Amino acid sequence: ACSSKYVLSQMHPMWQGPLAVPGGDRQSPIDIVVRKSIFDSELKPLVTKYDPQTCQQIWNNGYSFLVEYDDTTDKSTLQGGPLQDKFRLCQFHFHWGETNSWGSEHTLDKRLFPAELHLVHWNSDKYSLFEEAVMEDNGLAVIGVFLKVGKRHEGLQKLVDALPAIRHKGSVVEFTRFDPGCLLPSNTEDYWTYHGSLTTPPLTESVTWIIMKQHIEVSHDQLAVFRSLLFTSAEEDVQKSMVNNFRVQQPLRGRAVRSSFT
Ligand SMILES: COCCCN1C=C(N)c2cc(S(N)(=O)=O)sc2S1(=O)=O
Ligand SMILES: [Zn+2]
Repeated sequence: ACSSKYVLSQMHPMWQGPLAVPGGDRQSPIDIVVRKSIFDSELKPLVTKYDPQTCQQIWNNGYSFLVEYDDTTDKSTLQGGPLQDKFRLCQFHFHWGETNSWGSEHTLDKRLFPAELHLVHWNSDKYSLFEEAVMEDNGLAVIGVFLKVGKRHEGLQKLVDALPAIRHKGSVVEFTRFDPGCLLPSNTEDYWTYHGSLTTPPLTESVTWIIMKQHIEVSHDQLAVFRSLLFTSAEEDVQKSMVNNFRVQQPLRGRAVRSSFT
């Protein structure tokens, strides 16, 4: 698993963290100005091969909940798309708002979505451990999928049912046999891609972002369970709802956003 080894920085729940990293010129998230994205015919469809048996646990790290995968072998991988190498899935998590009006980190022409899914992978062709890859240029590849409120997402329900057990920061429960592929949209050919960073400390500029054009739908009730999570641990006397766990948007600094479709 990629992040459980980390003592994740004690981020103030205000979440915004450092507005801009000194000297950071490829920070995330950004607004994707669709008409300014550049079609690149070299961009291939994503190729994901996820083994549900590699799913290990789900935990509340104090600013989102992470579903972690065994990334000691190449059993759950991402290749194709803008990538030259094979990348191993280590975890996925979400960002969401306190209402359905906002919550996503990336936006499309300033359009906000109620939530955004991030599937985090690291380059296992070049590095042998996540912690090496996370420090390298484009050592990570994160797939972003927008969520819209609509019909219930049947595949998500198993995850939603596990959330009450990890209400507080620091809680972990076993979580197995979950196929993250069920959270991808049916169309994995159409996406935007750009070079950016982690959106939470340490904000490392090591991410090739792949933002899917097609969103997925979840029900209002499913999203409401996300909002029942807490930023705070059981011992703290003031409990804070885990909502609005997204970073403010960062300057593009002249970066190109490429699209795999016209
Ligand atoms: C030195 O590295 C420290 C740990 C790195 N990670 C922690 C995050 N908060 C994090 C955020 C990510 S996001 N929101 O940019 O996808 S991916 C990711 S992560 O790769 O799992
Ligand atoms: Zn994220």
